Amino acid sequence: MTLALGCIADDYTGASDLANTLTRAGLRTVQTIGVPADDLALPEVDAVVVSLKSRSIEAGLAVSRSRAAEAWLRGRGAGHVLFKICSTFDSTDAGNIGPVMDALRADCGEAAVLVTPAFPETGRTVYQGNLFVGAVPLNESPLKDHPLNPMHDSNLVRVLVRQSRTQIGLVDLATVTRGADAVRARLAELAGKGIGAAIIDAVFDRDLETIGLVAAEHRLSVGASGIGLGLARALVSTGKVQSASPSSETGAPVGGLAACLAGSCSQATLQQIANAERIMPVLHLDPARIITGSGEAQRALDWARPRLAEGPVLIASSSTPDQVAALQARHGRDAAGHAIEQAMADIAETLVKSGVRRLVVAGGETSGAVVDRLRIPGFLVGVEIAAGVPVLRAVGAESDMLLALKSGNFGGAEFFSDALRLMR
Ligand SMILES: Nc1ncnc2c1ncn2[C@@H]1O[C@H](COP(=O)(O)OP(=O)(O)OP(=O)(O)O)[C@@H](O)[C@H]1O
Ligand SMILES: O=C(O)[C@@H](O)C(=O)CO
Repeated sequence: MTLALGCIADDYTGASDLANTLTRAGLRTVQTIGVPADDLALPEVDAVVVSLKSRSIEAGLAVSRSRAAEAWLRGRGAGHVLFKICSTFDSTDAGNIGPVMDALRADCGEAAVLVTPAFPETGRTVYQGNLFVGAVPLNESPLKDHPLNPMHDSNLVRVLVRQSRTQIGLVDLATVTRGADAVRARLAELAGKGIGAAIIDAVFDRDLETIGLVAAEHRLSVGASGIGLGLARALVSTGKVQSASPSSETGAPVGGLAACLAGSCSQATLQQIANAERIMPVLHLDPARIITGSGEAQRALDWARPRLAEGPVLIASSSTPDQVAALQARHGRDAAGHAIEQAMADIAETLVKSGVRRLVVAGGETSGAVVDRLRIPGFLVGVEIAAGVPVLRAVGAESDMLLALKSGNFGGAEFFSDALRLMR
């Protein structure tokens, strides 16, 4: 297998978002969980997205795991590696976008790396280096209240300067609009000044196509699914990849019981949970009881198991920003997050042992904890439920399963029923 594109995603939902985008753009794509073991049978593909759970871990660990993934991808012929980050640039001043970018850049000897989280299909646009989420700057969006990495600065040049050892430049929209040669010239100018990375503006998909053409000539880029779209279209338009029509199926139906788990506290997920209450039983976990170890996961299982035969259920830890802040003040941000993720993983594991074969999970960290516990090594990409969220079919796992891993902010108000309708 010679890869046209290698990707390293810093969380599992982000990885399936990117795998979905690449698939829709004509690349045969598989998503792996971590660096694949040698005996994992992978189909012949154009792109592999290695999913890491490296967004919120210590920076040194994120660097070493990303470098291991890069080595594996380059070893399979990937000339270009995309480091997939969140379209809302989720990170803290301690990392991990800057440190991972610096390490991968050093490994491949890239002079200046293009960086953009723009993903217009989901309302993420970048102008003059400022990230907008819908109509508002990042720091006024719900991301200001994110439980793990609240985002308080929409100027990504400033944000990345605080994380990276290299200087950060800007390639503005006026340059992008002038086309690929103008971007090449600006990038060369920045590289000539010793500037090692540049935030590049993008508002429309056509901007990402221009960016993709230039990025594909380099060894490394950093961004969300938008730049993935640009790279994929560039690989197809330059004939490096033969466009494959995206498969609209994930194979034979798996049947079995269905359940949903929500650990995301995003505004979108809170709305989706509220809407799900109308169509399925919903259990709201008590997050404080999870942290103090008072049998909350067992309570959830006792509640869920008798109901599953009747139809899907939803178990949610999600709370409002005020409640999240109060819990974190009492127990610490990382301890609270970790305990809740592990409780979700415990619940998922027992649900699968009880016959659940169709599982919807909301939240990147939550999905990471669940998929790790289920020991699923990889996924094939099926139909799209919502922008950035495909149906996934587990490969190499103990049970034949369908999953949907929803990024916290993605999906329409009826996401849970939309997902279950497509997961047969
Ligand atoms: N009620 C709660 N109070 C505090 N923290 C919570 C609560 N419920 C969940 N969490 C934690 O908040 C974090 C949510 O992160 P997660 O990545 O799962 O969702 P997200 O950030 O909205 O999604 P994404 O990363 O895909 O955008 C997890 O660590 C989770 O355990
Ligand atoms: O880019 C995004 O917003 C998502 O794919 C994601 O990474 C959320 O965790």
